[in-house]
Amino acid sequence: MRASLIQLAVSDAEPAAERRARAAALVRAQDGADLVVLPELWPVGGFAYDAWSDGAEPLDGPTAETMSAAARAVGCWLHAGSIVERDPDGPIYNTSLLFAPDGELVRTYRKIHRFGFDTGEAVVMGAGQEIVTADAGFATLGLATCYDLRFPELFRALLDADAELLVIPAAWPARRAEHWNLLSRARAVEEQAYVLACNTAGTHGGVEQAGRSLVVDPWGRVLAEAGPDEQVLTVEFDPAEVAKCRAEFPVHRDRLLGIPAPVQR
Ligand SMILES: NC(=O)CCC(=O)C(=O)O
Repeated sequence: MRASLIQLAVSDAEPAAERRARAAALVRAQDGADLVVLPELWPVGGFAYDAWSDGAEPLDGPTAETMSAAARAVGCWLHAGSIVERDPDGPIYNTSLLFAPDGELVRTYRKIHRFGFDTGEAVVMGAGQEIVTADAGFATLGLATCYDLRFPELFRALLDADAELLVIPAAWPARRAEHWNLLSRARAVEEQAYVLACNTAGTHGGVEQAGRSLVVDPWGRVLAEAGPDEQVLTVEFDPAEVAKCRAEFPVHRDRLLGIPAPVQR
């Protein structure tokens, strides 16, 4: 299968509508791709907190509309990254959108672990409560977003829900680029799954983004890695490698589902 990760540059200077049009053109250029992925909160900027309220949109808002049409035009699965979702009955959420090749919005994933400690997402956004997977035909996709990468228990839950391709849009800063690379590889090895980790480039909200999107195979090998700037990372791989890896090195069989209590000394 072929996947394209669109590592979009996100700056405060570019209006959301222009970036949306640019992102749609990039998606539409991915002819022949089975899966296209965009980064986290690219319409507004993952660190541009001041823009979130005005940039919030419903699940049938301008980003969903544009991306549905782009998925349909290419005939691919499109993980359109995430938007600031305006829920009329609740807080705002950091919500990922997954479109099927006919343009239908088939899954949404509200980010479970909110980044920022006492600021940003952690303060103003609601936390997702649901593990989300989708059978895309070529593989089962497991959805997670950026800071979620630091929480292995979420990925274990995705494994238990049969995920084979872990799709992770992000707005990950340059100053922690090594964590991004290491954790993406760790999650691939740990779950014996492909990791498709799509970051933003550029600088917004005063935070320089790392770029360095990557695709890792179930053995932990980096199949492709982007540089720091806007780039489309295209990679071909065989999803059947997940089952092969799990059969050849059946480490999950040795999981202790009830971890013994610590010994009191
Ligand atoms: N947008 C994010 O979730 C940023 C996460 C991050 O910077 C980190 O985990 O480090």
